[in-house]
Formats: sequence, C-alpha cells, structure tokens
Amino acid sequence: MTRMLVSVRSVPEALLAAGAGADFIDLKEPGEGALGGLPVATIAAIVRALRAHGVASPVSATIGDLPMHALQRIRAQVEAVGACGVDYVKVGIERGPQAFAVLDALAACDRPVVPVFVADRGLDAALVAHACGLPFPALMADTADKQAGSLFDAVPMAQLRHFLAQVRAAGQLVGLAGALRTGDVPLLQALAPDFAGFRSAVCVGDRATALCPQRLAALAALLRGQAVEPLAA
Ligand SMILES: O=C[C@H](O)COP(=O)(O)O
Repeated sequence: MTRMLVSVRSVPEALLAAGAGADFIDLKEPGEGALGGLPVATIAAIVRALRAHGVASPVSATIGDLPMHALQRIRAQVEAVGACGVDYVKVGIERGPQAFAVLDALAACDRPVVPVFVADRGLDAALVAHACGLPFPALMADTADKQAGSLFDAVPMAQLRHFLAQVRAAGQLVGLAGALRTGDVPLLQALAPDFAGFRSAVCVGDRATALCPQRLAALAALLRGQAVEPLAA
C-alpha cells in the first residue's frame, strides 16, 4: 500500500497529520515554495513535540528551495536541518548539469538525504540513474508549480513507471508528489509508489492555508482503499 506523507508547518499541524494517520510527517513552509524551508528552531520544536506525544512516524524536513549552484549553502542547510533530529532531509534537485555534482555532494553528507526531483519539465532518466547509484534511502519526484496541474499533468505515466522501476531496482524507496488530488488516487494506486506526498489536497484552500481534518481523513481512507463520501470542493 502507498503510504501517506503530509507536509506540515507547525506543531498543531504535525499532531493533526499524525492523528489522521500520516505515515510520514514532512516539515516545510508551504507559503515559501514547493520545498519551502522552516526555521531550524521550528523544525527542532516540531520533532520534539511529536516524540513527546509518542508519535514514532518518520519525520522529514526540507532545506528550502535552493538553486543547484549554491552547493555550499545546500550542504550547510542539510547539516543544520539534519541536526534537528529529523529522519530524512529533503533536497530539491533541479535538472541540469550541476545537479550531478549536487547529488554526489549530498551522498557524501553524514545525513540521510532524500533527493526530490523537480519534475515540471519531466524527469531526467540519466540524473535519476546517477542518484540510484548513490546511497540515498529514498528518491522522490515533485513539482514546483502547484498551479499547473498535478504531477500526472507534468510527467507522462510511462516516464513515471520508468522512474519507479529505476528506483526500485536500486533498492531505494520511491515517492511521488506534486499537487496530487484525491482524484489522482486511482493513478497512484496503479503505480503503487512506496509513499505519496500531499499538501494542496489536504488544505482548506490553497496549500498555504490550514490543514483540513476532513480532507486528511478522507485521503487517508482513500489510500487505504476505503470508500469515502465526496467532500465539498
Ligand atoms: O512533499 C510533498 C509536498 O509538500 C506536496 O505538496 P503539494 O501536494 O502541494 O504538491
């Protein structure tokens, strides 16, 4: 079964997502871009609060939307976020020649990094193959432009299948995200990634607004294969 990753920005949101059955709690500031970063003090506080409430689910956090040429800042931010006690540090990977060196540098970090391929212009199979040869625990695809439709609008199904097959063959976990909606669940179930990431689909309004408990519960049920009443748009 595809596990549910939910992106949250605060302690109350993190506890809400955990209570709704999120398998992965992902810490980010959705108002700051696709991989918007939270202050490290906030990340550390959320991790502490989750553990204090007995939530054992893995926690990931993003380093913010940094360009591929900012390798020093990427490294420093991976270290700072990793030191907050998260299980995974997510780093956005923009396609282009510099991305190969960034992946090499991330693989050499002492932190468990999950590269997130920014897939608005499709996935670069050579870049993915490079990441598959490095010791990352998981690889993800996501989109930057959340207004342009979902990941399934940006990347052909055949390319997504190939991505999953490549990552699985390397023994890594594979995750998909990108403005995924409840209507995309059948496509997700057809692909069966190890996990799928959500923010837009579980908010009251756009992804920068508050989490909606009803939408969270409905999505969790759908991913478990349960029938749910349609929610108002
Ligand atoms: O990592 C997952 C993302 O935060 C998903 O956000 P989104 O559903 O708005 O694309």
